Amino acid sequence: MPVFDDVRFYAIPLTTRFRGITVREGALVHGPNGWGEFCPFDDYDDAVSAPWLATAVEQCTDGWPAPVRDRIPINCTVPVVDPGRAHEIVAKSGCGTAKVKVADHPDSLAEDIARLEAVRDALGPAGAIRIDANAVWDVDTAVTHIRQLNRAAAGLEYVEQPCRTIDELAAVRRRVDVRIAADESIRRADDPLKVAVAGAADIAVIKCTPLGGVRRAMRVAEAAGLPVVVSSALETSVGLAAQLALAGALPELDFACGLGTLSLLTGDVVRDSFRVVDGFLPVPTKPPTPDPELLDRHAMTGDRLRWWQDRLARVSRLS
Ligand SMILES: O=C(O)CCC(=O)c1ccccc1C(=O)O
Ligand SMILES: [Mg+2]
Repeated sequence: MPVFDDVRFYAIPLTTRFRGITVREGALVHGPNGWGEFCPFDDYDDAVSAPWLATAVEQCTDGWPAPVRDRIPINCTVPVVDPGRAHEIVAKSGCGTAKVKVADHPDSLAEDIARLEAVRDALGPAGAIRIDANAVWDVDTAVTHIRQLNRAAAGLEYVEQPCRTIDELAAVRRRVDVRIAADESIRRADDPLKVAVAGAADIAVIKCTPLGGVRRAMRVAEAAGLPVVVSSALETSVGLAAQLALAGALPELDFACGLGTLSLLTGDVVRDSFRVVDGFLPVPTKPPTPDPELLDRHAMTGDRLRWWQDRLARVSRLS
């Protein structure tokens, strides 16, 4: 059971609703190697949250394996917003790759097309556009929507998790010319080390935060046997540091990573945030240190604080 010498809880509003949430909440925990972050989403039970705590423990006790590169190409993230806002996000980002959320509701196709046209306009012909459907389509819907969205975007780099199951991903992959990436299929698998995604996807989306740390995520990436995209779980800079350490330590990294998500938060807990510059983020070698004034500004209070204190205590007892 991990014992931390300091624990702080934060609540930071998002700039745009994302994944159904409007405020990001979590805990920052301190140990001999510095600070780590524990921020499972509200709907995750204690067992699912245990690897999130393992990620924080790795960071604040052992630290991470040594990097093999010092900067990571980053995709800007375009939430479900109107075309004008999508254009602005991409144009301001400085990124050559955009990841666009689609399929937010059953009648979203026309809006998704308009969003992708705006993103292509902002990015120019050389940029890469990937979309994420978060597992909502059935196979036939995925095939027809992907074909139309591929046209609207003037070419898609890949589609992330169009359907829920591995078999559905494989069926879609046989019927479209666009590459398929697996996200939830890996992250939510009973055993992420054993899930056979290789026939069902071309790319593995790997997040160390839900997988139990940088070392474990590297083993999952190796077991997947596919090119990897490291992607955020909407952490503050403290938790993003681990994801950047993962992207820095992977033996191969051929795609931009989805770690530009601090732009979705209205604040951060550190002064020197991981804000994307010219499409890249640096690989940290040690955890960042939260700023006392920012910790106070974003401090969680009231019932939510008690809920998170209980949750951290329960999940700690599991570990
Ligand atoms: O990859 C990105 O650019 C942003 C990260 C992202 O989309 C995400 C963030 C939190 C939880 C789930 C997801 C997801 O990829 O589905
Ligand atoms: Mg995803």
